[in-house]
Amino acid sequence: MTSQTWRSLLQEKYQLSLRLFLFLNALSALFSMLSPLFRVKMITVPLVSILTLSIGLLIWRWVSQARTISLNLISLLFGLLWAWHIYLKQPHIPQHESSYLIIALMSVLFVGALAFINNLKAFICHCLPVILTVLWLDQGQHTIRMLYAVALPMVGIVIQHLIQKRNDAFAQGLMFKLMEEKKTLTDLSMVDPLTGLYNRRGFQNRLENLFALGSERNVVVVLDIDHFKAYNDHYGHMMGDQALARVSAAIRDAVRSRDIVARFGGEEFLVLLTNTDLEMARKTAERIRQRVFDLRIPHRFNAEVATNVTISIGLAPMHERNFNDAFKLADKALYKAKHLGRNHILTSEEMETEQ
Ligand SMILES: Nc1nc2c(ncn2[C@@H]2O[C@H](COP(=O)(O)OP(=O)(O)OP(=O)(O)O)[C@@H](O)[C@H]2O)c(=O)[nH]1
Repeated sequence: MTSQTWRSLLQEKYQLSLRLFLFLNALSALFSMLSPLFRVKMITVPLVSILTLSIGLLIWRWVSQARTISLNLISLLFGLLWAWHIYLKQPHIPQHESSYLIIALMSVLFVGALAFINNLKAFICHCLPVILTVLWLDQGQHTIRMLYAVALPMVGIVIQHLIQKRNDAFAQGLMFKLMEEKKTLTDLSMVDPLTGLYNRRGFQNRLENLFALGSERNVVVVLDIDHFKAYNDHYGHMMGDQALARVSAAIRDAVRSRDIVARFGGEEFLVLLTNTDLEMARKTAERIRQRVFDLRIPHRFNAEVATNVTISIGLAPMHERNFNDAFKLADKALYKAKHLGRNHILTSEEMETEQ
């Protein structure tokens, strides 16, 4: 989930409120037209407008899902239309049917409270024109009753609004925390825990990013520790792990930060030297070989080469972003370098002239 989906979820919630609001207004307008509560039947312009607008907007929302409508604007418009209707109808209501204003007010408050339970602004936009109109038309006869009728849903909505804001902040905080955790897990899944270098997956990911940035002239370098099985067998797996970690750090230190260094297998490493040519890459490979040699990790069972840990290296340039072919060639060159006596570097070009 991203902050984008969070926003679209909020948007969806608002649009649901809008649909409920339009539906309830259409019902309320119909009810007002039939007027079963009062003997006076009045079909006023604002009443017809409320009915047609709410049905029209409901259909429009249904057809054109992508378009959004401002809730505050719509609620204010409907509030004004209801206020206008009450203003037109009230003079025609007989004196003894004095409950008209309070019932009209209650029905507007009811619709607002149902549709905008989580939206204080839209609730106020919808109810305020009617509250003011009703208070004005009543001329102080039932002010306390009316204020009580207004205060009750208002307090409820304010409390609900505050709770909802707290819940939203909590849910949003939780969502961002989960996103962070997800990123950490993704990062971890791309890194080899022993050496801290990229694993195959991490390498693939960095390679794709590199291609996306349009990087060309890359050289694939494959490196392998010489006689590492003998090292493990005689010094033990723990010491083997330590040697791997030290060799990895030496390789990482010998290249630029924009080069990609990965552990590709047990004691096999891969470096992608970026924006370089084979000649420069060979120099870098020589620097890596020397750095590993200079670690002077004792390895008595590498005696035919040296008395310390050494590595052999194969290199091949990458053509037209074809990593697999370059890797195969570099691996072949590495194999040859091993046969040349180990602690050796061989490029794909040198390999061809040797054949
Ligand atoms: N300690 C340790 N050893 C590992 C790890 N992964 C692979 N190895 C060992 O690395 C050794 C690789 O041996 P081989 O592939 O036979 O090659 P080698 O002995 O290095 O011989 P050459 O490559 O021909 O010089 C094996 O003994 C593996 O057990 C690891 O994570 N930790």
